[in-house]
Amino acid sequence: MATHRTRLMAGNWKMNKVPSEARAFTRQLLGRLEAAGRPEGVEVLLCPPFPALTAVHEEIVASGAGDWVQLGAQNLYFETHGAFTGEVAGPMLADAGCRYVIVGHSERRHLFGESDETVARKVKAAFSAGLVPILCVGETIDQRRQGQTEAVIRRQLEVALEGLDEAAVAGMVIAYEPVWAIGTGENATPEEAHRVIQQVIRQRVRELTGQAAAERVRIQYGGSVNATNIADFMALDGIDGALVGGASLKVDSFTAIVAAGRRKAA
Ligand SMILES: O=C[C@H](O)COP(=O)(O)O
Repeated sequence: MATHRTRLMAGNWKMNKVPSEARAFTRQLLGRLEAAGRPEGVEVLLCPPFPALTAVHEEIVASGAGDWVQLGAQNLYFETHGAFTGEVAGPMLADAGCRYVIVGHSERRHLFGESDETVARKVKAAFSAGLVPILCVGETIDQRRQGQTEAVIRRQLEVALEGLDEAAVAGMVIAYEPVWAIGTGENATPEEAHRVIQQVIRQRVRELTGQAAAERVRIQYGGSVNATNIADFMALDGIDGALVGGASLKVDSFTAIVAAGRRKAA
């Protein structure tokens, strides 16, 4: 039986596009998406860098696609305000128009030293601000070679989901992003991504939070997704969208990726 989870096709722009570029890009992208029409069962998410959030939000609001194209941020701090120079709080993001926030991306974990515990605090901060966290999990190449993929992901989930109730977990998004597949051009095979998503991540959510949350939580794949390989991932019912880096920076490739997210009728 086909699932009814809305697929989330998300573009993580990382540290790319100044605000003026972001505005022009969003206008062009939204024009293309609107012309093509909303694919069945798909929601789109744009995650620009902080300085471009307002410009992208204004373009989304001005377009006719504001009901299915959302704004997200790439990170947040877990405190709400105060003397934390350089940090950005959840309520600031919500006020800027964000609905989602990426938490625990591997670049945050590995380049900026975010621990599982920090990620867990950020997940809770996102919920407190009314944002939907997109929790990123995934193994490094060394962990994969040592057969630790499952243990690493189980631990990341255990820490990040601790203390969250069923409704919270059901409403969040998890992104499976094998670190070795990010920005490398070497994607996980769709079958392997599907296996980890269904048998490791969804199973761990089931153990930690229960069957209802496991059925409802949306789990994306991320890592060298492009306009060519996206169809193979989306052919697998358990993969609820994609978290896309490089290929989300071009109108043509991201438009094709969004279209590929369409849920086929049961
Ligand atoms: O957040 C996105 C992921 O890190 C994937 O990036 P990529 O599509 O450039 O491999």
